[in-house]
Amino acid sequence: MKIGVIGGGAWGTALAQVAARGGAPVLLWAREPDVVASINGANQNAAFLPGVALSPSIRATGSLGALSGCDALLVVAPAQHVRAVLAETAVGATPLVLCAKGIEAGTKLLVGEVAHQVAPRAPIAVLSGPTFAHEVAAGKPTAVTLACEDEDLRTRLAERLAGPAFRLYASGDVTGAEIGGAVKNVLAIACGVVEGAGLGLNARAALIARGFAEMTRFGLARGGQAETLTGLSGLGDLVLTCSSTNSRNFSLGVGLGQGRPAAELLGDRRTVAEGAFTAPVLREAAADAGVDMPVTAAVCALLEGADVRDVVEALLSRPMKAE
Ligand SMILES: NC(=O)c1ccc[n+]([C@@H]2O[C@H](COP(=O)([O-])OP(=O)(O)OC[C@H]3O[C@@H](n4cnc5c(N)ncnc54)[C@H](O)[C@@H]3O)[C@@H](O)[C@H]2O)c1
Ligand SMILES: O=P(O)(O)OC[C@H](O)CO
Repeated sequence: MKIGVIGGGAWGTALAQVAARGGAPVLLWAREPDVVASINGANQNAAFLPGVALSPSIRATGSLGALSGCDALLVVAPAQHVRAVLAETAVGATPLVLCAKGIEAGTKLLVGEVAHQVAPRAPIAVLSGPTFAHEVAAGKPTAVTLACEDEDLRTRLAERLAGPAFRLYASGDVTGAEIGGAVKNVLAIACGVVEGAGLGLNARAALIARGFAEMTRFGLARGGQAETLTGLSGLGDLVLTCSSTNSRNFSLGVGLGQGRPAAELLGDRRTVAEGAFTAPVLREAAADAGVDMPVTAAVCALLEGADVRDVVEALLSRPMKAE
């Protein structure tokens, strides 16, 4: 199974390295010419995954058309750009493994729903879980959810992608796997705010637990399964991303908690903090589904410029309720 990767950011590059184990050929599409040149010329991605010696069997291209000979495509462009890149790719019936974590602004669609609109004949799988790209690229032990309704395809993908330090757990719940990854990014911003504002570890633990309650309410309302939400792609990723400044979303929250404006924190960054884009559309999608998501609403308010103290006070002064 020849693997193509759409997206030459940190995660696309780390996944290309996973797929290139044993010298298997991998073709990676990157948007930036300097990334293509760096991978093909020096076997590294100096812009997005510096310091990692990439397998020489990874070749990069700036042409989405060049991916047409691949047997499966890992889709690792940021969620807001998946529609555009897939529209330019001759996907046909090639299986798509979705690795981006987010909800599309405007349509309120999960990435898998977007992919289905653009490439209706392509079978869909989702690969998601607690995965800092640099750790995966370094071969550190990592476990993820691989969700796909087609059991045969799931098995073939798992056999192709799994490795001694990259463990895949099978699921048939594509929606649940997607929702965990999308929602945890928003909650990670909230946990970063707690850190940046010096609110303490009790508050962070409370946010993780109450945030997980939000994720579960929303996930169940959208048709996800509880066991997926408590698994690697939900709770597992939430715990990782809510506890480390290695997370871009958590780091964004730290800045917000320190009182820095969102525009300044998001301006001219080359890397993506998906939660900033997912938060407002998640708030809308939650309202549509009649789901209460106060932590998400608080993150939205902070991104829109509200004062940290006001937002925290509003969260804490909500009426008491049953857990
Ligand atoms: N980095 C990680 O550790 C990690 C782990 C798991 C999942 N993810 C997810 O993978 C996805 C990609 O993140 P990343 O960390 O690889 O990216 P990154 O932050 O390293 O790099 C940004 C990426 O965005 C791309 N990009 C910017 N504008 C674009 C446009 N208009 N069209 C297409 N692409 C554009 C860039 O080419 C680059 O590949 C995100 O959804 C992220 O949540 C990341
Ligand atoms: O750096 P973040 O916050 O985008 O998190 C990266 C991964 O999603 C962690 O699983």
